[in-house]
Amino acid sequence: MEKQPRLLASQLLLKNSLFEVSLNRVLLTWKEIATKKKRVSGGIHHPFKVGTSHGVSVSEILAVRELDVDSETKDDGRWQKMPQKSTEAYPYAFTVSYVERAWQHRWRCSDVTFHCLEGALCQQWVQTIREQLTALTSRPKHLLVYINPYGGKQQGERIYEQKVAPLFTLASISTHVIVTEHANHARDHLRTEAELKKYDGVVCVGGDGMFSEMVHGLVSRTQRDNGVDQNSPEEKLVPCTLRIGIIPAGSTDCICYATVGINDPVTSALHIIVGDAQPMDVCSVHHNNTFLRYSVSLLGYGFYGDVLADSERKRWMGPARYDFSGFKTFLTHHYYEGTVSFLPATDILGTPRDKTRCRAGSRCFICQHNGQLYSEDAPEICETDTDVSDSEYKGGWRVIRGKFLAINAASMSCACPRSPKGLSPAAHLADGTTDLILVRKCSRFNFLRHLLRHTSKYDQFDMNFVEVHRVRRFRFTPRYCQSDSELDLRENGKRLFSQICRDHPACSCSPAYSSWNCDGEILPHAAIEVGVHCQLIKLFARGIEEQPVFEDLPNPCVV
Ligand SMILES: CCCCCCCCCCCCC/C=C/[C@@H](O)[C@H](CO)NC(=O)CCCCCCCCCCCCCCC
Ligand SMILES: Nc1ncnc2c1ncn2[C@@H]1O[C@H](COP(=O)(O)OP(=O)(O)OP(=O)(O)O)[C@@H](O)[C@H]1O
Ligand SMILES: [Ca+2]
Repeated sequence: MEKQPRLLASQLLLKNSLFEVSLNRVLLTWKEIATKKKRVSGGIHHPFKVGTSHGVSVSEILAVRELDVDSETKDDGRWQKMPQKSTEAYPYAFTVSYVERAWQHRWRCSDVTFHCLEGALCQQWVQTIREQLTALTSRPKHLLVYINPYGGKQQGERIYEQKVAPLFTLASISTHVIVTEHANHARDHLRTEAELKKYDGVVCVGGDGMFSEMVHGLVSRTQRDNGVDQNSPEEKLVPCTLRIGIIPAGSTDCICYATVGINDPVTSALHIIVGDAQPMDVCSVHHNNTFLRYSVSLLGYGFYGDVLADSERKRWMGPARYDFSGFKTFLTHHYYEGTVSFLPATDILGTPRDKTRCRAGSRCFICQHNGQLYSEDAPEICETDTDVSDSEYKGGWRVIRGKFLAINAASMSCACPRSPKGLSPAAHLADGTTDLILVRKCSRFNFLRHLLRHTSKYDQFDMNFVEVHRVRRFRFTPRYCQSDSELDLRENGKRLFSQICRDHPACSCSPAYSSWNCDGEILPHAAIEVGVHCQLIKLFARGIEEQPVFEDLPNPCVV
């Protein structure tokens, strides 16, 4: 690495030991200097350096402040005796707060306090570090924050007040906080009212559903401002400039898991403060040339659609509702007939079954390579021939007919506490593709084996009833057409199982349609068309850091 010129270097006191402290544009380092003398050749005594050198990257310094040492040594106007004689001789001090890496991708705020001999030197250190921080232009200064008080275990407001707000204050970030009053409050406020020019980013405190509101609000607003018609599936969407931060307080928090590595509010707050940026793909979902929704994590028909539909009626159970409904849906073992057509991603690096993982975001080689390939063009549209056999290619599209227990499109790994490696462990955040997973009708026992593999090191795709394709676009058409009246009823949240089963000649127990689980929201339409928009949004995140970064280099790192 190119050697950086030193901005400051001084001998300062830290916990009653003398340290050589040095600052350049990239690093703040400190190394202990021994006080005892060492005899060297020629009989001259020199102080010698002991201990390891510590370093913290300037980009991970959160704040610096002068310490009022007097107030530490005075009590009711009377001088107290300093605990250590050496600190007495260094009466001025400043504290640097910085990011420290903890276990399992967690970040924590750590403090180090240096004592100086003179006030002027102390001020020079504080001022120089402040100038360095001001020069970091990617850091947000003003944020718009939405809190869902009812997400997850209903702890959103407490989490924000106790864990996040103090960190934003420390980092001199000003905030405008809105506690949502109803579902879609944040989405509609972002889409129509919010004065976005005033902010460097938007933050949601909640789960994947709240994040989805942010995405819908921001993407729709950006398209409207740029005259783009969201109803046209062929339209190239305009990327959003504002970054989105997520303080996890939901039930699944899979976006946090995939973009930061853990669902921990302090970690996410620190990623926001240091101004990380992680690009992310967004899928648009259409039905008959009408825009339905955007998706960033899972689009699931069959199993995950049914789990969600059932779990929505059990919100009162909190996060446990998914396990309850998952068990129930597993026992019902419904399958659905239809045709899946998809446009495979060609010329890309990586496959859904390789061992590479999307790591440290914008530096992920696969996201960089494939992102460049796909961010230039709108997703191609090709017409498919509907009269095809079970599986064939038509105009670059592949068409597969069958009976499916689940059709899942994972635009990212979808790792979460239930499945630490996720639905598609090798999926990438920003490569312009989604992994289409088709689970055909099989026995309950085999489906259970497939599900269990999401929780172990074994490959969930290595089963003859499962296939996975990395795709740019896909469509699903159920075998039996949904009537408009049936759709209306579904849209209004009513269930129509008896009628669906009567209309379904193939089987007496499996209904004709499932619903799509679109990032945790139910879509009533079974027939949909999906296209991936490469790197449409940016998050305050950096992707999952490789674990060795923490294991080899505890922070402050030994340099
Ligand atoms: C036997 C254990 C097998 C465990 C298998 C676990 C696989 C879990 C994979 C989870 C993938 C989550 C994808 C994320 C989707 C989010 O956009 C969305 C919004 O937050 N969350 C959900 O829809 C929430 C979806 C939550 C789905 C939970 C499914 C739980 C299945 C339990 C099956 C039990 C069978 C037991 C048989 C004895
Ligand atoms: N004030 C509110 N009252 C009721 N619902 C709200 C409110 N604010 C937001 N919502 C809705 O609550 C739903 C769930 O929120 P959220 O995503 O925060 O938690 P979750 O569903 O528990 O977590 P996850 O999405 O991770 O499973 C979202 O769809 C959101 O639109
Ligand atoms: Ca992707």
